[in-house]
Amino acid sequence: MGATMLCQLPGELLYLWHTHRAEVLISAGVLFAIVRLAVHWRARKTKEVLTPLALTPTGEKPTLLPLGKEQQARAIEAIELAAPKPSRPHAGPKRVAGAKRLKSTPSATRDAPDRIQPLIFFYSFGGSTQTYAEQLAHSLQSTATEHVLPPAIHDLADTEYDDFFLNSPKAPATAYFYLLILPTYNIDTNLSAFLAHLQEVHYDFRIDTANLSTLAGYSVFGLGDQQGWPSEDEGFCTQAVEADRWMAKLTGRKRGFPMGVGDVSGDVEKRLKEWEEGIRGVMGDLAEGKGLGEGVRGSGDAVESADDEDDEHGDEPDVVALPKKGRRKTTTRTDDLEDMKVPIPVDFTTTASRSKPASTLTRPVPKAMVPIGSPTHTALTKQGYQIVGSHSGVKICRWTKSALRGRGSCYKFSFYGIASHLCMEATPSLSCSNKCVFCWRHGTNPVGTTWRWEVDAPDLVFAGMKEGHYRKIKMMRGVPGVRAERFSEAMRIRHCALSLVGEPIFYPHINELLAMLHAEHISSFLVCNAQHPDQLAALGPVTQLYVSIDASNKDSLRRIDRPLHRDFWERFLRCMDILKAKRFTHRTVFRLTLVKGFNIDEEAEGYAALVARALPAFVEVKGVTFCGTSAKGTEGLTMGNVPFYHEVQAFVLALEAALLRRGLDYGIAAEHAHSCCVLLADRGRFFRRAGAGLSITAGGGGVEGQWHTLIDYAAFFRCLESKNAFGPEDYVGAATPEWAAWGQGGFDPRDERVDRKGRPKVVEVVGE
Ligand SMILES: Cc1cc2nc3c(=O)[nH]c(=O)nc-3n(C[C@H](O)[C@H](O)[C@H](O)COP(=O)(O)O)c2cc1C
Ligand code: SF4
Repeated sequence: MGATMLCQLPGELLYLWHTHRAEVLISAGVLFAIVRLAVHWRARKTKEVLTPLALTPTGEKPTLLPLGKEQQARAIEAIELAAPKPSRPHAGPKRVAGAKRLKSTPSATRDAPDRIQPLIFFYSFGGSTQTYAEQLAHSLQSTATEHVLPPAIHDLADTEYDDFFLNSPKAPATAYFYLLILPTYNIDTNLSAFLAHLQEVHYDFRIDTANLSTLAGYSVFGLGDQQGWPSEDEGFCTQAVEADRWMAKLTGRKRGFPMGVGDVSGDVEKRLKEWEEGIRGVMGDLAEGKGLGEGVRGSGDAVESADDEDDEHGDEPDVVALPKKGRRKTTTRTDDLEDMKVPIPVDFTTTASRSKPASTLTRPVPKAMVPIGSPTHTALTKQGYQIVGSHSGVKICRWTKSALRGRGSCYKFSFYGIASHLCMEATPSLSCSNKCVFCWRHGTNPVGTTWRWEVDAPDLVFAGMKEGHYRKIKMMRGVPGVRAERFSEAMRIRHCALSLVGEPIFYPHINELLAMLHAEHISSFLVCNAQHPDQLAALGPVTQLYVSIDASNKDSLRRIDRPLHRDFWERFLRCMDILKAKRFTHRTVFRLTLVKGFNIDEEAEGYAALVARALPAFVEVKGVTFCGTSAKGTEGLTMGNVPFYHEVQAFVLALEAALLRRGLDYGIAAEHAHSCCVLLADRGRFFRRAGAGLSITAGGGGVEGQWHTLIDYAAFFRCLESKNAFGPEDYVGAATPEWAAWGQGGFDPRDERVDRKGRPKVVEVVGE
C-alpha cells in the first residue's frame, strides 16, 4: 500500500501544481520581494561613508578631506550618482567605446551642466607633488559652490586608469574637469606607466579617438627642478608636457587652461597659485555655460601646428556690438571707396559734423563705416578682425600669440620693453586716406578723405576694444604651448598699439580715447600716415607717436602710398614740421618701411633730409612683410619686393652715414633681426655715456656707454597725472638689453625661437 501511494505521489503533486500554480507563484514572488527589501534596508543602514570624495572607484583607496556637512552631502550625492561601474582590471581587452572616429568633437561645451566636478589626479614619489595636490584640493574646496563642487583627489599610484582614462565618469547634469598635477622623473616610475596607458588608449584602434571628450575640460600642472633640468629641452617638466599632449588628444582638444609649470627649487608656489586662479575661472565659466572658448581655428588643437598666421583668420562672428545710445542708425551699404581710380579732390581733415554747409534737407545722413553684413565687414572679419561698433577694430597679432607661447615678442619688446602678450592692437578708424601698395589689408579696408560716417562714443569704443581683445585672448587658452603665467598676465592689457589698419587720428574723438587708455595705465603707441596735419597738430599726449615715412620724395610717395589727396606732398611736409614742433612734448618716431624696387635705392639721402626737417627721437627701419598679394592688380607686391635683412642693414648704415654728414647725431641703437627691423636713435637724448661699469660701445659711435631706448612707463603716467608739462626725456627707461644691441640679433634669450612648424630654430646672429 505504502509503495502504491508512493507511486501515486508525483501524479498527485502534478495535479496540485496544475490546480494551484497561480497562487504558488504569486506567494513565492511576494516572499522574494520581502526578503530583497529587508536585505537592502539592512545594507543601507550599515553603509559607512568613509570619504566625501566623488568618484572614488570601487577598489581604490579613498582620501579623506575634512568637509562641511553641506559639502559632504553634495560630494556623497556625486559619488552615488557618478561612481563608475567597478572595473575588472586586466580581465581582458579594453572595452570598446565605439567606432573609431576620425574627427574630434568641438572644443566648447555648449549646454551648461548643472555642476562641474573637479577631479585632481597626482603622482608623487618623494611626496612634494602630493603636498601641492592636497593644498590645491583644500583651496578649491574652500571656494566650492553648488555649481563647482568640492574636488575629489586621486593618487595615480592607486587609481585604476581605466576608470578615468578609458571612459570618463558620467552623472546626470554633472561635467567633470580633470586636473593633473605631475612631477617629472627621468627614471622609470609609475608615472611612465600612466603615460604609456594614455598613449596606448590613444592608439588603440577600437577605442574612440577622443574617448574622454565628454569631459568638460582638463588642465595639467607640472613640477620639475630647474637646478637639474633648466629648460624643457633639457628635460624640465617633460612628463607633464607629455601628459598634456595625450590629454589633448584623448579629450578632443579640451585643454581648459594652459599647462602650468613650477620649479620646485624656485617659483612653484607662485605658478601653482596663478594656475589655480586660471582653472577656477574656467570652471566658473563652464558652470555658467560659457564653454571653453570657441571660434579661433586651432584653438585647443591637440596637434602642435605653430602656424600663427593660420589661426589669425578665424571665422567667428567678430562683432562687438555697442549699445544703441553710443551710435546712430546703421545702414546696409558701405561707403567703401576702394574702387575709386583717381584721387578725390576733397579736403580730408573734416568730419561729418563739420563738413561744408548744406541745407538740412540735402545733408546726407551719416552711415556706418563698416555696416554688419557689408562686404568690407565680411572681409575684415575673415581676416580675424573683431569689428567694434561701426568703425573700430581689434585683433590679436601673431606676436601676441607667439609671446603667449614663450616664442618671442615683437621688436617693440627689444626696443621699448613692450611684452607682446600685454599689448592690444586696435584702431578707432578702419578707414584710411591712402591705398599703400604694401598694405597688408589687401585693400579690404574702407578708404575716404573725409569722416562722413556716424561716430561711436569713445567710452563705448574703448570698452568694445577691450572686450574684443580679451575675447580673443581667451580663445588662446586651449592652444598648445600657451604658458599659464603669460596667459594670466595677458588678461591685463598694458599697452595699446593704435596701428592696426586705417588711420587712428581720423577718429574725431581720438584724444578722449587716448585719455581713457592712459587713465587705466595702458600706454599708447599711435601710428599715423602723415596725411592729416590738423589732427596731428591737435593730438594730445601719446606715449610714442609714429609717422609712417614710406618714401623720401613726392614721386616715390605717390607710387607707394597711392594717396587719395591731391595735395598729399604738402600735407606730408606739414606733418614733418608739426612733428618737429612736437619733439619737445612727444616721443616721436619715423617708421620707414623698405620695399625693394620702390623706396630703397638711393633714397638714403632723401630720408636723411626728412629726418633733418622733423628731428624725430627715433627712426625705425623695417623691411616690408610679404603677405600674399598686397594690392589689387599689377601693383601687388611679390617676394622680390621684400628686402633681405642684410639689405636692410646696408640701408641703415647708409642712412646713419647720411645723417652724420648732415651733422645729425643718430646712431644704431638696437635690432630685431627676426622682424627685419633696426632702430636708429638720437644719441644726444637716448645714449648715456659710460659711468662706472658701463662698457657697451655698439652703435655708440666709438663712445663708451649704453643706449636707453626702453620706456619708463610708470614715469610716463606719473608725468601725465602731475598735470605739468613734460617731454620724452622725462620717461626714458632702463638700458636697451645687450641682446638687442646691433650685431646681437635682438631675440630675447629667455624665449624659444621656432620655425613655422614649431621646431626649435637656431638664431642667426646678424649685424656688424
Ligand atoms: C631621480 C629623479 C629624477 C628627476 N628627473 C627630473 C626630470 O627629468 N625633469 C625635471 O624637471 N625634474 C626631475 N626631477 C625633479 C622632480 O620632478 C621634482 O623634485 C619633483 O618635485 C618630485 O616630485 P615628488 O616629490 O612628488 O616625487 C627628478 C627628481 C629625481 C629625484
Ligand atoms: S606692437 Fe604691434 S606687433 Fe607688437 S605686440 Fe603690439 S600689436 Fe603686436
